[in-house]
Amino acid sequence: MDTSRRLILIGERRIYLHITATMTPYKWSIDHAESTFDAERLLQKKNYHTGLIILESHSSSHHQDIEILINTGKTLWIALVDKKSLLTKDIRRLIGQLFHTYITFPLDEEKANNLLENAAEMARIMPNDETAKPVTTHKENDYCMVGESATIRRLYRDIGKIASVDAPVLITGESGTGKELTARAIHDNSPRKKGPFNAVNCGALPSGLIQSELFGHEKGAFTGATHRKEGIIESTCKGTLFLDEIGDLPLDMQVNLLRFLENHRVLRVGGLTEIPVDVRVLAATHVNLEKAVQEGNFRDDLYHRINVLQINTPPLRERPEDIEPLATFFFRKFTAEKATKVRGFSRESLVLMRQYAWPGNIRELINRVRRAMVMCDKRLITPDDLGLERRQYASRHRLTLEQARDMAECDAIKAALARNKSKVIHAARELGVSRVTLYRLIDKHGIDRCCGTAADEADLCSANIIRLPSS
Ligand SMILES: Nc1ncnc2c1ncn2[C@@H]1O[C@H](COP(=O)(O)OP(=O)(O)OP(=O)(O)O)[C@@H](O)[C@H]1O
Repeated sequence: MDTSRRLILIGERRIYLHITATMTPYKWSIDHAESTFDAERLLQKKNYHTGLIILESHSSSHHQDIEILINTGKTLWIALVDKKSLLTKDIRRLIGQLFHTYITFPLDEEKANNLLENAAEMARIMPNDETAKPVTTHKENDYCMVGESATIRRLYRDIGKIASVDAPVLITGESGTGKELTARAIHDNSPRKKGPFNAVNCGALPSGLIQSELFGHEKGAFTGATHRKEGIIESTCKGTLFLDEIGDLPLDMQVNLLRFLENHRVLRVGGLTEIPVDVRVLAATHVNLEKAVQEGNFRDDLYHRINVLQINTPPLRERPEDIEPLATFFFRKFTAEKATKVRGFSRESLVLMRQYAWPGNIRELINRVRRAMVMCDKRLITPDDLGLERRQYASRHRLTLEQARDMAECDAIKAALARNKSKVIHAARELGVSRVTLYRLIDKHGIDRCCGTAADEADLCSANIIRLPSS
């Protein structure tokens, strides 16, 4: 059995001379590659426990080559960087996502040796996906609101204001935009935060039981009422009741709810006396309640009662700046639940996620990230893992002019790279831009330079728009 630790060194040979001179020869089998291109060939032939690679801060194309090179396999990578480079965002992102650890110049040989030993041992004991065991969920993350855009900061500000006022609130917004989470945030920041928070989906309550579910019943009130039961409103005393999809409440139940909102008393089914209950009501809807009022499906007086304060949860497509923080948040959350070797998202995935319209909003994003973490067999999640692809999408989906321009630019660059076998200098000449500009655009669109050579050029030229599979 081969007991030696296999190490690959990438970059100028002289930089490694001192480290390799101090390594125990029978413990280590070492290969050296001058460039990522040479390294690729070595990695195709052999598995290495550990790899050392020099990270330079100035070249985004170099970073992309590294990303592509080390995004697969079980090798644990150690980055060699100078201290100044550690201040750059791109280098920190690369190290965080792809590397086991890093060493700074000037090299401390003893430290480097220790890190290499440790990484090689870690690589040996790393679990395969089949043996990965779930670990505990972080409960406190369950109700955390994530987002940094100006739009979501406005929402935080409105929540803060609304939380301190004890009046009903109508929360509007598309499905999956965080209406229930907003209701929880209002409760958690209100003077009622020590009381219960109960959520009821009005559309999911069985019609024959709504009255008793909300208001409770006395023993013998109807067949099967073998004992007295408190309703949800009563059990929320001193807390907050969240009525989700209030537009689905039947008209007769709307009368009873209106009465409760006016006098803060409930009458149990079969009961004779009304019971005072101190509850704040928050309601949510994804349908247009004004229209429902006009069509006679929702009571005008109840609409005005619950619409004292209004708050809107914006769709994800209106705050693309939040997509990466949200995706990263859920990625970390799922990583904490289940061991995984996936380290993060590829640049192309992040670009595509920003361009995608997210009709199912944050719920859809959560599902796609969860699915991608299961499907991904590399270190970085690809658009394919997320079920997002650049293809004929424009014909079926509305695009802004800016999006359409972006797509066309991306298409042209990919096609030029494909025609020029990934040679940036030639592609730049053909496109009539400088090499620096082309590197910037490759970075902006998250284009994988190698895909130009691998993919079918006609396909690349056809249309580079995101396609959502029919799932
Ligand atoms: N800003 C946010 N940060 C983190 N997670 C969020 C955020 N907004 C929503 N979520 C998560 O997205 C999912 C959907 O949110 P929620 O159920 O609150 O949406 P909703 O608008 O009430 O949906 P529906 O109308 O379908 O009931 C939940 O898992 C929620 O925790």
